[in-house]
Amino acid sequence: MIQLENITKTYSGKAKVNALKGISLTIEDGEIFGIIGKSGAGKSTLVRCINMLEKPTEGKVIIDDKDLTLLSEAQLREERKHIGMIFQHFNLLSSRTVFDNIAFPLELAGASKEAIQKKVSDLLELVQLTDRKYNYPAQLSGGQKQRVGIARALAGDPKILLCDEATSALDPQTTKSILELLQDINKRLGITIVLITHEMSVIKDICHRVAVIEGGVIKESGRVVDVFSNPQSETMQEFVKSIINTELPAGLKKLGVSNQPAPDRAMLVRLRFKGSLTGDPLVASVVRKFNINVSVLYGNIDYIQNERFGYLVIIILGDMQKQAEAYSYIKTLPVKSEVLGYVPGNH
Ligand SMILES: Nc1ncnc2c1ncn2[C@@H]1O[C@H](COP(=O)(O)OP(=O)(O)OP(=O)(O)O)[C@@H](O)[C@H]1O
Repeated sequence: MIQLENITKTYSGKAKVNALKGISLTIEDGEIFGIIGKSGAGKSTLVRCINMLEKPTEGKVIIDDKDLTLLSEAQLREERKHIGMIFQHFNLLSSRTVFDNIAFPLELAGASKEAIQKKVSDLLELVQLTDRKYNYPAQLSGGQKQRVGIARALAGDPKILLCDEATSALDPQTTKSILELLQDINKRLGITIVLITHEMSVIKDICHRVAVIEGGVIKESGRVVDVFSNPQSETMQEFVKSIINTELPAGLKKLGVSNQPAPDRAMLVRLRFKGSLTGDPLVASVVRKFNINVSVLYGNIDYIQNERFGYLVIIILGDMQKQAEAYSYIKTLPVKSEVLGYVPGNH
């Protein structure tokens, strides 16, 4: 388990920068934990505090009950062997082959030639680069370079893998294959993965939990499916919007959405649901129960690691009182709902 307790980091130079302002987080063993934030939010500083490449100004970094902030340099070097890291720009040694890049940490640790041969061969197979072992980094694609980075990070059998914008330099297709590899490593080897990114799609594709950071502060954290279906902070709402369109169509806005009910207006409601309940049975039950018309304006259903979540915007037509009753009924159901306003065209 990784516990960050009240971490602050101040860079002192000509201008003092308070990069982290009291971060507390717990990351469980075997999780894929995502930290998302915009440029300058403090993501890299935070992830580098986990392996103490960056020393927190205050606070504790506790990994499996050991507070890393209390260790000597020599003890830290020992602890870092259990923490692998991969980088946006791969950080490979250009004068070494793929095989020798992956062997490098093992050589430093004094492993025997036979042990290195066996370990590197296994890792090459895991990242599917066996046929590239004699190539140099310059002869590889971005995705292949990152695979080498991953194999090298795994050479010391780490418990934790830190990923610093690991897919930001890759195209969408290659990003997908690297994320699948990370997911596979997490499942097969049980390694805890902490991943920082500025892309919500990366969080959605593989993370179990997520925290959003802005201005050195965690604004919100939770299970990815919960955060996607019901983001609380403005920052998270913005990130969710970047991949799920929950905006009202422009045409509807033009019609004039009022916040006052009126006999000639219909109620516009947005529903957010997750899990087994979806829009169709809900709409059907409202129609049946109140004998009114409900039309589905638009919706979006998606999956996060096999859990379903979605948005639906519906228009409840008919008598004003029945609209209000129908909405009161919807409020009793296990969905998040909000009245977006009242639109003309009630009939
Ligand atoms: N070595 C340093 N010295 C001084 N200030 C720094 C240093 N490293 C980072 N900072 C500052 O700390 C703040 C957080 O930076 P950090 O790199 O952690 O953010 P980030 O979210 O990773 O951003 P990006 O996505 O652009 O890399 C920024 O204001 C940055 O300028």
